[in-house]
Amino acid sequence: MLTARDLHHARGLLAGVSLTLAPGQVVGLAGPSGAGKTTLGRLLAGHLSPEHGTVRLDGAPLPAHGFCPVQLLPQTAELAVNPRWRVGRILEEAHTPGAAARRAFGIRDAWLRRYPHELSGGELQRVVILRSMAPGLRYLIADEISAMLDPLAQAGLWHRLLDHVADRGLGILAISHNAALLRRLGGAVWHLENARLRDATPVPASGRAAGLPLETA
Ligand SMILES: Nc1ncnc2c1ncn2[C@@H]1O[C@H](COP(=O)(O)OP(=O)(O)OP(=O)(O)O)[C@@H](O)[C@H]1O
Repeated sequence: MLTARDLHHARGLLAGVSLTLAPGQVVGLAGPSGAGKTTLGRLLAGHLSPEHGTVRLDGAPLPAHGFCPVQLLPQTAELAVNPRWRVGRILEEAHTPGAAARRAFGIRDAWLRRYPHELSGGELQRVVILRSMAPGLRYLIADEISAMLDPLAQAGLWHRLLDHVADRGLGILAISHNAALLRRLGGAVWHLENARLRDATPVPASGRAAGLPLETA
C-alpha cells in the first residue's frame, strides 16, 4: 500500500493531502494547471521530501538509495534520459528487459543502437516506461505521459501499460488534464484543487439509471 498522510508542501500549494493507493489500483488525478499535481507525484515517488507529512510504502519510508519501487514517469521523456547514452544502455539502467517485453511495448531492435534524439517523443516515452518496469516496481506515477501523442498512439500506449500493470498487480496514478482519458482508465478519479484532494470519480451511467446520488460524481 502506498500512503500519503497530511502532506503540506510549497508554502500552501498542498495543505493536508492524504491518499492511499493499493496494489492493482488504477487512479486518475485531475485538477487545474498549477494545482500541484506534478508536485504531489514527485512527493509520492520520493523525488521531493514534504515540508510536513509522510509518504510510506507498506508502512515504511521509501528507500533512500537504489531502485525506488515508486517510479515517476514524466511527460517529457527526453528529460528523463542521459542524451549521451544509446537507447539500449538507457533501457538496461535498472533491469534487462527481454525481447518479449520490448516487443510488448513496441520497441524495435534497431532503436537500441540509436541515441535518444534519434527517436520520436512517443517512441522514447515507451523506452522510459519499459525502463521503469524493473522487478522491484510496485507503483507508477504517470504524469501526462500521453499528452503529446495522437489519439491512436495514446490509446495504444495506455492499452500496453494497463495490460502490464494488471499482469503484475501494480498500482498506477495517472495524472492528466484529459477527463475522457481518465474516465476510460476505469478507476477512481481524484481532483486536486486549492491545495486539497477530493474524490471526483464519475458515477457510471448504470449508477445514474439506478438513481444513485449525482453529488458523488
Ligand atoms: N517549492 C515550491 N515553492 C513554491 N511554489 C512552488 C514550489 N514548487 C512548485 N511551485 C509552484 O506550484 C505550482 C504547482 O506546480 P505543479 O507543476 O505541481 O502543478 P500541476 O498541477 O502539475 O500543473 P500542470 O497541470 O500545469 O502541469 C506552480 O505554480 C509552481 O510554480
